[in-house]
Amino acid sequence: MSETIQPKATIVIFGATGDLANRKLYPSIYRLYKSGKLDENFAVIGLARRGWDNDIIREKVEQSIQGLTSEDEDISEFTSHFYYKSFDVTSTDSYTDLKFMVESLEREYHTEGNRLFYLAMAPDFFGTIANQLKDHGLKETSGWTRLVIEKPFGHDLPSAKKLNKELQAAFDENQIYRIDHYLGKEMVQNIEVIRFANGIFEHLWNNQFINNIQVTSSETLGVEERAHYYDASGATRDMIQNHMLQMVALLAMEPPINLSTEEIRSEKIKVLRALRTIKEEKVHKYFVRGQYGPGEIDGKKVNGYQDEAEALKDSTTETFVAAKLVIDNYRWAGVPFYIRTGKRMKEKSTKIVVEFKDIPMNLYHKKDDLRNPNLLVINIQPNEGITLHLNAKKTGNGNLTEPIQLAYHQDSESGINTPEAYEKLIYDSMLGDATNFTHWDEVALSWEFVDRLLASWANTKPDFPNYESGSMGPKAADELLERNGFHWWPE
Ligand SMILES: NC(=O)C1=CN([C@@H]2O[C@H](COP(=O)(O)OP(=O)(O)OC[C@H]3O[C@@H](n4cnc5c(N)ncnc54)[C@H](OP(=O)(O)O)[C@@H]3O)[C@@H](O)[C@H]2O)C=CC1
Ligand SMILES: O=C1O[C@H](COP(=O)(O)O)[C@@H](O)[C@H](O)[C@H]1O
Repeated sequence: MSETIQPKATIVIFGATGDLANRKLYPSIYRLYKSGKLDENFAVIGLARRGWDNDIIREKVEQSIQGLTSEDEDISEFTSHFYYKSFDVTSTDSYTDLKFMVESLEREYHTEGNRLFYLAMAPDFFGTIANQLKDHGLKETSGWTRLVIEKPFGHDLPSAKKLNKELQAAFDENQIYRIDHYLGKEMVQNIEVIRFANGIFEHLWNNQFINNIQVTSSETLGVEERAHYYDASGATRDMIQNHMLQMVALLAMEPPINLSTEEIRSEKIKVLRALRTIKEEKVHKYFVRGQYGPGEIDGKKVNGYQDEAEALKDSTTETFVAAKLVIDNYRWAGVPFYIRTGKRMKEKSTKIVVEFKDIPMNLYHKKDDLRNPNLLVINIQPNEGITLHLNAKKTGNGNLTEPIQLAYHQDSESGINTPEAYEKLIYDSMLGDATNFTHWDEVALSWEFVDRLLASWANTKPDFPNYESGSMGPKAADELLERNGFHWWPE
């Protein structure tokens, strides 16, 4: 059995009073601690403007992990590692005090000078924080220094370039960890293993044997409290530019020569470079945008997007996107990659369906048979696992066939809860493994692709709303596949 590595570090969270810290970061740090991946040699410094102190942050952390602890568990030992400093990131004075605090906790917790700066704040502050950290000597340490950056990484290619320039003026590329939390999901990480550790899939993973690949990430939630951010972003920037294109890159890339961060990234980058640019006059044939109207989800009536907040009246922001992506390379010529994502859809689910071609002459294909193409379904969430759809003989006399499924569920096999994406990514960043973080070149290529799409959409006013809450999106998203004789495989 391999020994668990227990990294030592001071974790500095900018935005410690915010939603992300509370819902994702504190529970993930706790899970790392409980699973033995963090030992005693760590300290967490929470920073934000609010007038909290050490007692308050410890109380907040305790509340945020409540669902993970047992009733009689004493978690004070865990929460005692948390410290708070009221801090305005725009004030240069604060950083001098921060340096002093970091150095003092490093001595107390023997963290060997390792520092992880986690920016869980609005991206407008990223450049300022990076520069101040550098200018105030917070990078000067005997250990390692890493900067973890939340999404969105810019609003378009020019703003992303500007942000990247600011970051790279202060940190080296190998110190910057750009989070895409989908890359921390167990089954997204499993895509490479399914492909490259199984001959039966990888030998067939090309245009000779695959008809099309479908990636769906549907949500039942609406914009919730994030109307301000979301309305300026929309589904294209919020989901397509990052999570969806990252999954496509993993599905379409060539086998890397080894599993190093550089080799995997280099293969993903080639896929993004091979994405076909669609001319403006043809955009409607390849892309569908939508916005939800009122409807019903889980038996409850819900508002349409434009009624969610006063500021959203008459909004033309898309809450749904479906696309037919074309990858112009030898392996994928002729195989469409269909992707769709949206808010207020029928169910919360992320799933990949690989549809294989039929055999040349199917002896069993009779009119009354229930026969389906072979499908490989990768369930990213919920019910993580894979299902292989095959055809088998129907029990009894005759040669009738019926579809059957071979299913594997991650949790029933491993018997443990699947680690949270953030838990894995925080751990990876502490270990210095950047494989599941996005490299600048990937970010830039993805922005280039979506910027072109958004520019052409900007020239026409959409007829919104065009799908009902609780549905699977606009009808045009179905027609996108029907034109090629395909359909979305059921939710
Ligand atoms: N929440 C989520 O589920 C997700 C969030 N993200 C990204 O994570 C980042 C944080 O999001 P989220 O937590 O939701 O945002 P919140 O608005 O909930 O939190 C923002 C944090 O920044 C702090 N802050 C704001 N201004 C300053 C300042 N001048 N100096 C110091 N602290 C400041 C706030 O604290 P205070 O007011 O006390 O200063 C607060 O702690 C964003 O980039 C977001 O896009 C990405 C994916 C999912
Ligand atoms: O990054 C984001 O992702 C979430 C969906 O993430 P999931 O892990 O729940 O599938 C999405 O709701 C949010 O709008 C977006 O910013």
